[in-house]
Amino acid sequence: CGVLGIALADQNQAAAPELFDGSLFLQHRGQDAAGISTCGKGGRLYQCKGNGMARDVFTRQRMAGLQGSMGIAHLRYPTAGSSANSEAQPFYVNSPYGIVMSHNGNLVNTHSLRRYMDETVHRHINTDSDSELLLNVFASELEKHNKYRVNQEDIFLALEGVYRLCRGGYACVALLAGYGLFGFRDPNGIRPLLFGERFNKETNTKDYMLASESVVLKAHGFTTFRDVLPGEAVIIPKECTEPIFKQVVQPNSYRPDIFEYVYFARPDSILDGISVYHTRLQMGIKLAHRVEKIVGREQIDVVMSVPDTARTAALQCAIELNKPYREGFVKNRYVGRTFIMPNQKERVSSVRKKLNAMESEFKDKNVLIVDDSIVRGTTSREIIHMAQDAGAKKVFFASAAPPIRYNHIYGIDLADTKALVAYDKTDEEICKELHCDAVIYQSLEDLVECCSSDTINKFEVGVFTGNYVTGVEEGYLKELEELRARNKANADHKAEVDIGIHNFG
Ligand SMILES: O=S(=O)(O)CCN1CCN(CCS(=O)(=O)O)CC1
Repeated sequence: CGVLGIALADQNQAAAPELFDGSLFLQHRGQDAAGISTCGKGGRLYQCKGNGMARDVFTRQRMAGLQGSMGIAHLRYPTAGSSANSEAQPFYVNSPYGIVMSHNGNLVNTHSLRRYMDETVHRHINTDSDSELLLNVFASELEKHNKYRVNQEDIFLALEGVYRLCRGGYACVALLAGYGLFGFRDPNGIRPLLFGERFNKETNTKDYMLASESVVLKAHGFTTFRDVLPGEAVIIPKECTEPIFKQVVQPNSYRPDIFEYVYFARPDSILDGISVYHTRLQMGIKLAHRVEKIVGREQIDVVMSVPDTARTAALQCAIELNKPYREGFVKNRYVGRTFIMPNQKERVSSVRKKLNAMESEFKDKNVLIVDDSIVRGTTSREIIHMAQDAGAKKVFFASAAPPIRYNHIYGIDLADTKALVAYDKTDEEICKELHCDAVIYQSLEDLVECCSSDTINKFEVGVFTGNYVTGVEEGYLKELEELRARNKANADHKAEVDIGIHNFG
């Protein structure tokens, strides 16, 4: 998911247009649903959210209704495959004070949190969304102070409660009606969150932005920006006076989810000081060394990428191997990402709708195909078949990421362990499963080295190792699989009308 928050110094200026533009820069982080909430005069909140792409949900007339100089946006990527309208974000609670929140990440102790909400706090959580849970934990912590009006100390204290109660990855932006915008990041820095300011010369004032990726800040002229640190929070009063940062809890570690660099984030983003693009160049170089060791350079005639995210690594891999790089696969840019297709059968057929192999580049050639990662293996196998149908003599398939053998549990919905092609299999068995002549994986130490900087050299790598930086609550993984199965069943025979408590725009 992608989160975004904006506070404009000129309170007569609407934040909605910039929230809309900014959400387009984060569309790649989730195409399942989109939402914007703004806060206008008298603390009135406005909201527009629903399933679909930002450009389809945020129609002109709906945008006109989103009043106010501060607001938040959210792009949703289903964590456990649910596409219910009612799980679109931001979420809203009226008590205390009126709060809306956008959350990127996932909580791994949802079972005990739900019980706590029900039995101790008596707050009704109406969806399967852990984001609704997170918001209500914050709200219940805030109302403990029972103040007529909140101040920043109350908000930071409430966040201490959130950090104490919630385990998992989370980067959040939220609005407190009539008060201001705030953001906070989990104590391990698993999901990204950046803060930026834009100076207005003529009025000598500053606007502020919180966003999941640096590309949004830069595109909107928020030049001075920095990462929100693990365990850190920032409050921006609605008048856009000086923002208040606080290290609410000591960081537990600084371990960004390495999957942001593998394919999730945009290449032109810089997250936690690390250029996504440069990590992918490094991945290509190190992958070339692995290919040389496992296949041998002389066996390869040409190197190709699976469009799009793997292109950077594939080109660098070709250069390192001193072999020609060819765009043998041509992508139809008008077919959405096959990878987030709701079910298996659609994913396979749509690969052939989305990609076409040019015979001239494959015929009688030994082809090395590079992709960013291998997850289920379904699209990879289709791609290998397309290369073989196009006349390739041999097909070697290289993954810029190591074998994925475990659930992703912090907000990128990869697949259940048993659906992962590498689960419980050796490289040779995977190669047989993919019907190619060799499969070459990046090593984990190489991947970590590609992403390391002088301040960060450890990452959340649970999908490769099964060890998650926050650990998981007993039964969580089972609950996640049941939730996915339930959502898949719903998706397959979608209920006539997906009715929940949400407004149809
Ligand atoms: O470009 S995107 O960022 O949308 C998806 C990039 N990347 C493509 C390759 N798949 C694995 C296919 S498979 O191994 O599961 O078949 C993971 C996601």
